[in-house]
Amino acid sequence: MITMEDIIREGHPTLRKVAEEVQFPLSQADIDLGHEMLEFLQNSQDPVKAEELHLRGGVGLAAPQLDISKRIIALHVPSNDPENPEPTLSTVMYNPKILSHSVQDACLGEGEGCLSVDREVPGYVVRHARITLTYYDENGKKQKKRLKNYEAIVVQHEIDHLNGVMFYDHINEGNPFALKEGVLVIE
Ligand SMILES: CNC(=O)c1cccc(C)c1Nc1nc(N2CCN(c3ccccc3Cl)CC2)nc(N2CSC[C@H]2C(=O)NC)n1
Ligand code: NI
Repeated sequence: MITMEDIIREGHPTLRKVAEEVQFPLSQADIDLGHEMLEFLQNSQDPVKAEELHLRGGVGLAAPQLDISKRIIALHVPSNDPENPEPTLSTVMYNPKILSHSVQDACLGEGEGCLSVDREVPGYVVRHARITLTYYDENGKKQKKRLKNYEAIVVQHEIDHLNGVMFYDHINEGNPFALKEGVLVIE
């Protein structure tokens, strides 16, 4: 089971590498890894398990954060609608690729955090507001998804990890809270 000890922190060279595409059919190891990554996110969001296992909460995780330089990401985004508790996005993506994106940009109003960064880095992380991406699921089936708002932000953050990019690379040095006209601030 993945815990915080398995997550490498900024400064570790693997976080700055471009990860390798996975080959199909997937090895059982790559399928199991995907399940473990998803299980970590679910555990990290469970108050009892997170406390017991000392997990930081996360909604996304990328294989390079486990020192595995492969193009695998896991997402487990809870719904914020108490009526409908089903997570809005819960999946493992192999070789995810952004096909197209909106002209409009967006950022999280509270900035971004990362399980590999043990410090607060204030500032807006400006990303695409909407993306169209493809990825392969664990059965090797090509999937296509259009995402917006929080889900789009999270997937872009995790795909960045596959390209050796950290969220703070996007923060404006001069003015971390600089915002151009038309950028959607997601609260
Ligand atoms: C500096 N200010 C901030 O961090 C920040 C500050 C306030 C609000 C937000 C919204 C912020 N930003 C931010 N908050 C999150 N979480 C909120 C808490 N949550 C969570 C925690 C515990 C249980 C269940 C859950 Cl659901 C887990 C997810 N996650 C991300 N990111 C950036 S994209 C990938 C994603 C990620 O999983 N990071 C580890 N950013
Ligand atoms: Ni991260």
